[in-house]
Amino acid sequence: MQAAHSGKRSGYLSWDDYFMAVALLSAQRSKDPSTQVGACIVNSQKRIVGVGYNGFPTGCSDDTLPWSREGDFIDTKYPYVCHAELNAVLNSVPGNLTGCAIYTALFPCNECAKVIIQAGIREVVYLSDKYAGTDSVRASRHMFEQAGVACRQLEPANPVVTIRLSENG
Ligand SMILES: O=c1ccn([C@H]2C[C@H](O)[C@@H](COP(=O)(O)O)O2)c(=O)[nH]1
Ligand SMILES: [Zn+2]
Repeated sequence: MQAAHSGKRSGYLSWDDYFMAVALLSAQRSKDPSTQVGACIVNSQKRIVGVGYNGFPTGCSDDTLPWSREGDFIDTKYPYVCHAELNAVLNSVPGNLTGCAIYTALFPCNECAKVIIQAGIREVVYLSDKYAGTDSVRASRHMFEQAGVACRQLEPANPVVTIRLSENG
């Protein structure tokens, strides 16, 4: 077979890397000092239909609610923060998420797993699995398995994606 010589640019992003990069770019909006998570929902036509990152609910101040991990539950971020996957579902364009894939920086917790399954999302593509082995992630995996939601860890073709916002510097 003849090699293609169309002059097409090489080094362009694969679909997987592109959607994960969108998730990671969204994560840059997170105010969480320890773990920034972004998520990007994609339909079967490869169209992005929702993005989100972890943050406090609308109207709840990033400057007054706590960002700490330790202490009394009420004084930590955990009761307040909306997870990236939940936000991506809630932010999605009105319609049907059935059959969509979600790209997420972190393997979803059990609460997000429920949201993903109930939304009809059929595939989870994740990068970090840093909470593997916790009860939360074990429960997620259990639910995904039962519900037939496919999970795969992305092996990026491009380990670094550079975005330059200024022509200078
Ligand atoms: O499925 C998930 C799980 C966690 N998050 C968010 C919630 C928190 O803001 C951080 C986790 O903070 P740690 O300090 O690492 O405990 O990640 C999420 O968005 N989605
Ligand atoms: Zn979660």
